[in-house]
Amino acid sequence: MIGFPTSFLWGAATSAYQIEGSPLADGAGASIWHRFSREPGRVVGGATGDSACDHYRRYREDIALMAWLGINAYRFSVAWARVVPDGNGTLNPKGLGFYDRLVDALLAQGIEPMLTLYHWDLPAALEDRGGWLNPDSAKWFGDYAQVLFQALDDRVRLWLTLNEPWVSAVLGYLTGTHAPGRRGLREAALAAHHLLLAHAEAVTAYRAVGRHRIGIALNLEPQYAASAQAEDVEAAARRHIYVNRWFLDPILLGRYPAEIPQLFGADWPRRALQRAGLIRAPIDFLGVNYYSRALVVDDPSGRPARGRLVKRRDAQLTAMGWEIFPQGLTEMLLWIRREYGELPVYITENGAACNDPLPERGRVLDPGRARFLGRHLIAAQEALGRGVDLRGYFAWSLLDNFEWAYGYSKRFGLIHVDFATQRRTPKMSARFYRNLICRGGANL
Ligand SMILES: N#[N+]C[C@@H]1[C@@H](O)[C@H](O)[C@@H](O)[C@@H]2O[C@H]12
Repeated sequence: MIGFPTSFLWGAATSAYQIEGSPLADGAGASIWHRFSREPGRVVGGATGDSACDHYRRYREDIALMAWLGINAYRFSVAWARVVPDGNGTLNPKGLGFYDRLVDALLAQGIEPMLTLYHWDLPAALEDRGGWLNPDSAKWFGDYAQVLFQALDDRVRLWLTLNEPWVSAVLGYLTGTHAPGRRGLREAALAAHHLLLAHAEAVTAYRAVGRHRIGIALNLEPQYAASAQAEDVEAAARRHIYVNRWFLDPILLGRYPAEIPQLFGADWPRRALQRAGLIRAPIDFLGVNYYSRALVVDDPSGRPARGRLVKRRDAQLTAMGWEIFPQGLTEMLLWIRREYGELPVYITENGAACNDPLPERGRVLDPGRARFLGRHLIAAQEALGRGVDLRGYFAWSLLDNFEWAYGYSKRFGLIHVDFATQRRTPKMSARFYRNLICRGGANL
């Protein structure tokens, strides 16, 4: 098996609303998650990101932990409303100052920053103007991106425009289980289209001022038919279009899959097709967020893809109920290369929620997470050996954190966080990852 290149990035990932806390500190504006998490019933236990991991104040302690872990890269997101409180207008120097200090502190430890411009926390003031349903949203995002390019491109060399826009559109506008909590197929399709236009706006803006590399992080999930029945095979094919190609094709090919308007029917924004060509602003790399595969059966009632997910009885599951399926990562990476050509790829998220025990004598034994990471890194290594231009791996997540609608009930961290005391405890999986990084990924 081929080894990992010496230039390989061994990282960990987080996002602003999930770890920072202090959402309104120093002039920051509210985000849609600050508002959504306060609505009764939206988040398990009524949890909010008000404290989270208190990273806004403890970032130096956390960077010291990153240095201990031995990672050479760290993926984080910027809270848009911290930097531009009303989303499109006056800059908040104190908000930008936090990220300026964060980047400097990372570089001082030899840790490469990978900056995500948007990880689901739209400024609430822009939601009041229609949010991602407003055709102006792409320009709002481009203006915001420009602010960060000007301020940080002298030190940030890896940029991501959006994190999982499919989740933003589907959970935020179709199922309503994420902020802003809207429920409509037409809204989801329109939000998705504007998110894609926003991505292109930022990439185009970057080409004018940026000196480094920019991409996007997509949630990609291989779809398998639960049986050889034609209807299940067709349902898996429909979901493959819905989950994977709906975003990959416009970003990389400049056109929506022909099947997408059929899936959405009358709810598809017709004008979108004419403007799809605008979305293909060439990117420098693709971020792949991989967690699991989907096992699909036909379900005529399921909108829009008419497929339902099932689990094999003998499947190994994480605490999220997701099947542990590392071979799906290899297959997805190889498929991307076959379908879209040579493109540098980073695994921008991979990790597992586990039912970790509480810390005991300074240790948290989470062998399941260590095994998950090891198996997926072997799968990544397999893809490398078969020609995928894989540049790095970011474990999700550095810290236990606010898991969106699950609140603090699901723990993905390499490092345990006691949210009452904010005490950090590296788990067994952190030590596993640290040792692996020390070996450059050898002897997996
Ligand atoms: N759920 N889950 C874990 C993880 C979530 O915490 C991230 O914010 C998302 O980018 C992606 O969904 C993956």
